Amino acid sequence: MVLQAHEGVLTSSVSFPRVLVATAVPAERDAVARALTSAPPDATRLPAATVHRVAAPGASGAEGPGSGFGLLAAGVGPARAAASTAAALTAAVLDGAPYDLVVCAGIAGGFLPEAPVGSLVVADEITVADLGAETADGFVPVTELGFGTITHRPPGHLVRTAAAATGAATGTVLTVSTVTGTAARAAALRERHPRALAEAMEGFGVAEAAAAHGVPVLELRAVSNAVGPRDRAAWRIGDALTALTEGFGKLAAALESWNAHEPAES
Ligand SMILES: O=C(O)c1cccc(C(=O)CC[C@H]2O[C@@H](n3cnc4c(=O)[nH]cnc43)[C@H](O)[C@@H]2O)c1
Repeated sequence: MVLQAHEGVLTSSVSFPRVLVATAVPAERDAVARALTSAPPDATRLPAATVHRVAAPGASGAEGPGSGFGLLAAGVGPARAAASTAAALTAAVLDGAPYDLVVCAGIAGGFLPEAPVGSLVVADEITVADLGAETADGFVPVTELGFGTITHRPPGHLVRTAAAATGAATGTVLTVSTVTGTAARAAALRERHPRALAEAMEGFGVAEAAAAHGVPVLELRAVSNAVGPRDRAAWRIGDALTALTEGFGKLAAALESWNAHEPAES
């Protein structure tokens, strides 16, 4: 809440951060939109990305250009998601209304028993699980080959705020280019990443784009299936999208009190 004196009258206004929400597919984007508005969002077509704009709940319209949420169906997989997210971030900068935060949101596979179907996970680490080299001694991440990055860490205060608001578990969310389909692969991932709670396919790409722009990132996932043996009949995509809508509504409310321009502890 910001108090302003205008012609001798003290008024209050709320200033909202500008948040870009990157999902993989339109169904996830629409699940996020349902948390924010019942009106159809305004679509802005950009080169390489279409952003749907939604005012923050409770906004008066006087918050300035680009405030509230930009919703982006960024595509499936880390490369497409990075390209679309980078395009949306660049367009906002050129428009003079850069984003304050990027949230990667969507459904995910959950590692049992910590992340059951229907539960929410907020990433305190966003780690790409398959960027590296296969050697005779097993998988070696690019960082051990001497280049690149495999992990992005969202700011701790935002992770705590998001988890407290949504009731999500916090831990590592892995980004994979191949969905896990066997118990052996699930076990190998957990052995290499003991803090992993979920796997999905976009977080690391979205985080790379955010990092290139110096913008903090969060990842919120709703679990639609267990990581393990492939069993399409067991997917609960509808339940996960409902959980995503509920969780995102709570996250949006919590972000209203976040001042993006105030220094915060990590
Ligand atoms: O064909 C399959 O066996 C299969 C199993 C799980 C998910 C898929 C997808 O194509 C969905 C990819 C889409 O959804 C996210 N997602 C959801 N569950 C998982 C998962 O267990 N592992 C990785 N990604 C998952 C992902 O972020 C994509 O956007 C197919």
